[in-house]
Amino acid sequence: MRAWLNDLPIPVKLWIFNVLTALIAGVVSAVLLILIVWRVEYGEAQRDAEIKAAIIAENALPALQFRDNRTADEILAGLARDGAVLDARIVEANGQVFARFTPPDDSGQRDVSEDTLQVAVPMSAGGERLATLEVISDTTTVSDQIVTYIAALGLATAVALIVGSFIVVRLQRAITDPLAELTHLMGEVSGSRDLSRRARVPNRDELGQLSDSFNRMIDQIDQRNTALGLELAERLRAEERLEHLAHHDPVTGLPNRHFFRKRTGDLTRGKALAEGSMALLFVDLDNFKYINDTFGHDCGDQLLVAVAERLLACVRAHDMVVRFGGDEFVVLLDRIGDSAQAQRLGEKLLETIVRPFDLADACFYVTCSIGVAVAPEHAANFDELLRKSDAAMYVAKAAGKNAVRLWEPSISDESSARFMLELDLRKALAHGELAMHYQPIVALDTGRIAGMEALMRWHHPTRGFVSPAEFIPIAEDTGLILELGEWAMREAFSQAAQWNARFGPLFVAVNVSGRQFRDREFASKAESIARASGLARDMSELEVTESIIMGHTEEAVHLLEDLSARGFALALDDFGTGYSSLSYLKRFPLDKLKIDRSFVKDLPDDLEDAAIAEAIVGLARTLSMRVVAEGIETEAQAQVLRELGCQYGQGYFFSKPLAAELMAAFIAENHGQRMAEPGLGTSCAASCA
Ligand SMILES: Nc1nc2c(ncn2[C@@H]2O[C@@H]3COP(=O)(O)O[C@H]4[C@@H](O)[C@H](n5cnc6c(=O)[nH]c(N)nc65)O[C@@H]4COP(=O)(O)O[C@H]3[C@H]2O)c(=O)[nH]1
Repeated sequence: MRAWLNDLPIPVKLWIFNVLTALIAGVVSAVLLILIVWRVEYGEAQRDAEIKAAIIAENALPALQFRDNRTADEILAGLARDGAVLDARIVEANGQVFARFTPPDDSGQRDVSEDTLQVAVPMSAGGERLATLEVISDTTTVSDQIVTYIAALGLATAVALIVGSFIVVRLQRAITDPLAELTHLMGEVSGSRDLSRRARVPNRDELGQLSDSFNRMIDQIDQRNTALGLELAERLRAEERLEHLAHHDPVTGLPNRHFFRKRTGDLTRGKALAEGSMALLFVDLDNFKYINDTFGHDCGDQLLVAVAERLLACVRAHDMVVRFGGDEFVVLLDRIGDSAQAQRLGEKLLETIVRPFDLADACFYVTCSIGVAVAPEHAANFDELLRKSDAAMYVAKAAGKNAVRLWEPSISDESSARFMLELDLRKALAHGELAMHYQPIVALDTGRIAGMEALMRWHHPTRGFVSPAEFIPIAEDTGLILELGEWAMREAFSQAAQWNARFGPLFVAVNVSGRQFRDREFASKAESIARASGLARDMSELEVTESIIMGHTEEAVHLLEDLSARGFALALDDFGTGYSSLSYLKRFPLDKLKIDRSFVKDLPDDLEDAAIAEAIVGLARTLSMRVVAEGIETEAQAQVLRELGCQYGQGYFFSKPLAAELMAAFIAENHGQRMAEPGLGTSCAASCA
């Protein structure tokens, strides 16, 4: 019932409630009214009958006393005037009827319980009850009257209900119409999502409040939606920015390595590589690092932007130019004819890059090395294509830079090995695969250890020992040498500081690569590392090669002076091998010259080498420099160099480079002891790299 009611529309529900209420009220009032009328009518009929019976009884009493039946009957017959009396009799105490009246048309057979009223009045004289007057009256008129009442009330109730329903239906529209409007509006708003719609209910009652609340709610949703829309748009913009940043290089605006990976992934899925020919050109600027370090990053950035513009100008719209790393660009050419065409484009790129760049009021010349690989001719997938173009680029660079090289099978092994080595080297420091070893430098006149050269060692997890001659050039090409060089200084200076504290003064010489030398911050970095190590500055030495300083004379003089002013001793390594102009030498604030081992190797027999060694020692003496002879492997070499006046010797004759613990043992054993015989050095050499 309840569920049925719940499902009905509100107007119908209200109508039912109202009608029911009115009906119940009508019925209850009618019943009450009828009951009251019934009681009143019957009460009156009863009283009437009793009064009449009492009068008759009083009048008939003398007739009873005188036993005058006729008079008693006459008196009773007077009741005939009252049409309602059905029977009247005087019944004596012994039960005998003394007198009786029955209307002439009544059979007297009527059941007294059916619409009749019975009254009994005692007839007494002198305190003695002589008889009882019994009167039975017809109450049909009372019943009829009540039926009439009921009918009238029923009619009145029905009319009231009809009229009431009509009025109620009209009145309840004041409630149901606004409700229906609100419901309809809500349906429309939620259906069409048109938040401009508003409810217009003028009522000031709860419906008016409901309508206001609804409008406020829509306002809030509208505002929230607007705010959400703005936020969403902002978030989308931020996401787009992030997406752009994640996939583009902020300096040149070109797609970056991630974008390249994503794009090539898409192309692979789209089978672009399998279905058409593509070429990948790996472009690496040759001398960009120098420009960046010397003229600053702003200038470097401008150059990269200009290079990017030139590269873009050379390719078609559907080709892709990517900034792959610091000075590396990758050009992906779609639907390229053949490898010759790809190579021609490589040459075009090279020509465009080598044209001078006018930047920051200066003219810059940049060259680049370009490796070209073509798919499907050279590679089955993009990784391979990238690897091979990179390998070709390495070969172009190794062959003297400023060249385009198309990949060919002969390139693969050597260059990809180098490429793998580069990847491994990037992780070597973090993985603890690098260590510093130390080779003693001995005072030739006393044979006492005076110091040591720090040499980097890489123990590769699978290849084993990798020579610095192999990995240092890679570190230089990739710029990794900056990190490795700082680490080397940190290690060597702090290790030497400990040995100085334990064994007394011992200098340590650390190699500085050309790449580090071009770093403008190098002097201050070196100083802070030396200071942090606690090593006395006159015990910290830096070794540079001829080629480094001769290439950039002015800057070199400036940097060497700066380093010297900061207290570093400076040694010129591999002296005699380069294109040294001896006249330049005096311009550099050098403390030591290291005679290259190529001049020591054939001593004492090669007179020419002996003459060169003597000249170097003499030159050094003139310039107040000390001389270290490298590569001494025999006592005879040590002897002749000692005689030539060379102060220090370094070489396998004394010791091979040693790991720190062995070096400590070497110093402990050697310190203060003359080293005429190759004893400890040889024994240590066996256990060292
Ligand atoms: N045949 C022979 N060789 C001897 C003898 N005595 C020493 N040597 C080797 O000669 C090289 C001397 O180092 P370098 O000229 O500075 O030449 C070094 C240096 O230019 C570079 N290098 C090594 N460690 C570092 C470093 O930490 N930083 C930089 N930038 N370069 C380093 O790698 C080069 C090669 O280093 P190593 O292989 O350690 O080779 C070392 C050393 O082991 C000898 O009696 N006979």
